[in-house]
Amino acid sequence: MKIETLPEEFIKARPIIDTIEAAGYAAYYVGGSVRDTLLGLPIHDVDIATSAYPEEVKALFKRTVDTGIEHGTVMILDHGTGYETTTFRTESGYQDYRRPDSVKFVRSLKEDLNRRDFTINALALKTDGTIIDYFDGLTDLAEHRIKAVGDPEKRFNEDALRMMRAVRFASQLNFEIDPETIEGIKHHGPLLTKIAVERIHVEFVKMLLGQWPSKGLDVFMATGLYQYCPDFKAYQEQLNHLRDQLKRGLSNETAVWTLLASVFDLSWKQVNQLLKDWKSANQLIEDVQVATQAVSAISNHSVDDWLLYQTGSELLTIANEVAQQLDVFAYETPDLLNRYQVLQIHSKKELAVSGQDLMSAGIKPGPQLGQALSFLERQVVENHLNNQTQELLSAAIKFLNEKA
Ligand SMILES: Nc1ccn([C@@H]2O[C@H](COP(=O)(O)OP(=O)(O)OP(=O)(O)O)[C@@H](O)[C@H]2O)c(=O)n1
Repeated sequence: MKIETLPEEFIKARPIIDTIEAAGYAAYYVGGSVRDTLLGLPIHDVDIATSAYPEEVKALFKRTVDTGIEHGTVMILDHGTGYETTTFRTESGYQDYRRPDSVKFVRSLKEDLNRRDFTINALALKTDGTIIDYFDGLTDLAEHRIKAVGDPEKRFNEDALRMMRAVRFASQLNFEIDPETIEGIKHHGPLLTKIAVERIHVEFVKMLLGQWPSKGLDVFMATGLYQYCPDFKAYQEQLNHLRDQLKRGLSNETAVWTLLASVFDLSWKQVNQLLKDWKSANQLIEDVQVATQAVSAISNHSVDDWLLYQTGSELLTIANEVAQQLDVFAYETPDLLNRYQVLQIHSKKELAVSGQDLMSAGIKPGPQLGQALSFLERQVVENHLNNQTQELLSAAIKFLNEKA
């Protein structure tokens, strides 16, 4: 089979392959970009596989980075883009079930494709558009099937994360998993406990971001894989609920964690702990906490102006998306956003008085000043005061007098 018109990303990377071939080695596009091109999907990274050994690759290019040289990977930098170029290899002795203890560089493309996870990921593409397909990956692509290359038991024994990859591809592509591959997952589920949780979660998030999340969740639950993910095993009922409930994939990572925090009914402390364990960025943790609170308010029909203000338009949109997915009562997003938009202010900076103004009016610097500003902020958001300088100054003085 031949692809007539290659996507731009491959054409841009062509000089790399041409240079390697001119030196007498073989080189091909491989991996997800080939699969996604055949499916008509946009491609992310162009990966190259070559018969040249890493030192031979490095000798051919001016700018390279040793991103994983012990496993044969060298990144070639070309006009601002990095291309991961990996020597054909076989892998043996996966003692820890996730990284090969020793790789053996080989000169044969077939041997290299033979060590890959699924047939749809074991295709190679030549620069003239020809597809090389030793393991019937094209048939499996056409028949929407995720099937291990060769013996599934061996594939999952080599790398237990592949079981999570199967589940996430099912969700991203709406493919069925081949029955023998499913059996392999059932047998090897316990090996998942050897994998770092954050790597499992990367796949889990990708699954919920996929367009058909229920499809992936169905396998995740039916094969019992969830039992071997420490953070998910206590939530069988909730995960089954999600499987039945989710209509489409979530739109971003914040939405995914907000959904999980809501469905698992986690406290703020638990969300914080969980996301920290998963080495998430602080901004994500904060956003999930705020959005989760908004989901809970939406489901209790108690969204007030202060909550709208604190949540902000971006997280309101996410909270609304999660609430709709869970079928709890949700306003249409425009309704929540309209209500947010007509608030008098959207941040403290928009208050018609500043700390400086309050000091000019005779209020002494110190905690009182901060209290007065917070009081004004809330009063204006809740529409008890107009956002006008004179009105706010008088209200601040009255507030502090009453407190004294
Ligand atoms: N555990 C793994 C991970 C990757 N691969 C192989 O390495 C390729 C590239 O892996 P990666 O970039 O992680 O995933 P993609 O398949 O490219 O998918 P995506 O980019 O959507 O994550 C895969 O296609 C597959 O051939 C594998 O055999 N086993």
